[in-house]
Amino acid sequence: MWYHRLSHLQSRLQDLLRGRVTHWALQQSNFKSLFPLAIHWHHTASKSLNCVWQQHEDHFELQYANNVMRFDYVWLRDHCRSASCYNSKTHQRSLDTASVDLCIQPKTIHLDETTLFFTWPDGHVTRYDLDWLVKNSYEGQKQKVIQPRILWNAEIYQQAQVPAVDFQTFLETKEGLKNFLQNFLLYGIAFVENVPPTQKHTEKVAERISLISQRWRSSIQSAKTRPGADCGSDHELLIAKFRLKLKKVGKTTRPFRETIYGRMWFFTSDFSRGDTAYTNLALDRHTDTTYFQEPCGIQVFHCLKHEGTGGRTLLVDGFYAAEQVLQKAPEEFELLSKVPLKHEYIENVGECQNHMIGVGPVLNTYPWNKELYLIRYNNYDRAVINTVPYDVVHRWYTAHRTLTRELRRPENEFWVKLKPGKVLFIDNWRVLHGRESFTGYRQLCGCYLTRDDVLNTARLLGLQA
Ligand SMILES: C[N+](C)(C)CCCC[C@H](N)C(=O)O
Ligand SMILES: O=C(O)CCC(=O)C(=O)O
Ligand SMILES: [Fe+2]
Repeated sequence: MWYHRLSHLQSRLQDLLRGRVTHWALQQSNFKSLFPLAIHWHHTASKSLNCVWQQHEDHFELQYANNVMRFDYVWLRDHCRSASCYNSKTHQRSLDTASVDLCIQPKTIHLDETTLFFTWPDGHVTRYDLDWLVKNSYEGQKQKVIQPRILWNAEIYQQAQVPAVDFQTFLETKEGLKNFLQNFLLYGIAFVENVPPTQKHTEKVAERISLISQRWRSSIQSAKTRPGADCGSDHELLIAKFRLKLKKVGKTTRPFRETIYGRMWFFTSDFSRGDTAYTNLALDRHTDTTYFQEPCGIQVFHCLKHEGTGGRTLLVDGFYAAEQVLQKAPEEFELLSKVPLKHEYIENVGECQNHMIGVGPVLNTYPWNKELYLIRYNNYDRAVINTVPYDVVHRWYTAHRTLTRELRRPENEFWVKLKPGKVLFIDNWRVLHGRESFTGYRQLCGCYLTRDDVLNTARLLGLQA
């Protein structure tokens, strides 16, 4: 036994002398004192760089720029950006990850200035810039939020005095669009004002969010102002050409999310569809399309007409409420983010026959940093709960009550009367909406937008999303 242990230590020591520090070695608390010189960190030649690294048996450890990072060797091989592994024109991986030996270890590692070089057993060399590793490491990502936000209650939102953007500015200037999107990303709601109260103009506003139509618009603009340009038929031809081009790349309907309600929708209290939205009843706070596997990312509302009383819109920041739950009862937050449930839309009115089902928890968080990214909350559309055993059900109801209490606090309610000319964008993954009951004739139009396309536009304008 003794002998065995000793020889084991000896072979480890040989490993160490060959420059390989093992994971096992670090776990032995007395190891350092046994062999004080055995574990060696590689320091950089330039001390000012402040970078040390160590090659463990099953991972690479790097300390740089106040970060301690650990990298799996398969990961390091998989993310190689050499010309044969990665196509930098298409930003796509060429390497077949399945061909990488799962036990791969680098033959040698060395640092030159700020670049690390890994030489693999087959001679292939992978180079990483230290800053790239910081940016792309798990440890680096964990500390970062994907989406910076300002959580609000009615007072916070009103004090912030977030300006609405003017229709013309929004349509014609990049700054107008950028400011609007920045506010939308931070608060989850944003307004455009002075919009002519028609469905066509509302559609125009929605289209602006897509960068494709923005490029299209500016191309037409520059063609128009080109010296000697004939603004008549030539111009028409140009527009037709652009439309065709857009159609070819499948960009014509972006960024609309066409649903069972259509691409653009228009509704009043005529019960033309089998849903309470099409009545004049009050609607408690909720998010829409919870019965889709992926609820619509953004909702646009424009009240075109209202001759009557009531009908104010209620807005509540679901993330602010969820944050309160996290502070007061973290285990309830956890439960709401773990228990999957169904939401359902069953319609059988005239020609409209639909049965939609969506499954997912009320709170959706990124597993690596616990950041909340989607709240699915609609008590009207919540389906029979048959996905959880009775004792969990009871705890879930308790947690749901806690969240509902937060969502219903009067100080969290922001009420607005939507007037013709004022278009409201709502982040349907974050902000809940509702409405007061009303009398008289009330017309609303709007649409759902695809979140990916809106975030795409925001990122291309330099915003973090
Ligand atoms: C917006 N628009 C009137 C088209 C549809 C309303 C959908 C209502 C549904 N109960 C939900 O919450 O998803
Ligand atoms: O009528 C309203 O103001 C909103 C109704 C509603 O919740 C919806 O259409 O999604
Ligand atoms: Fe709704």
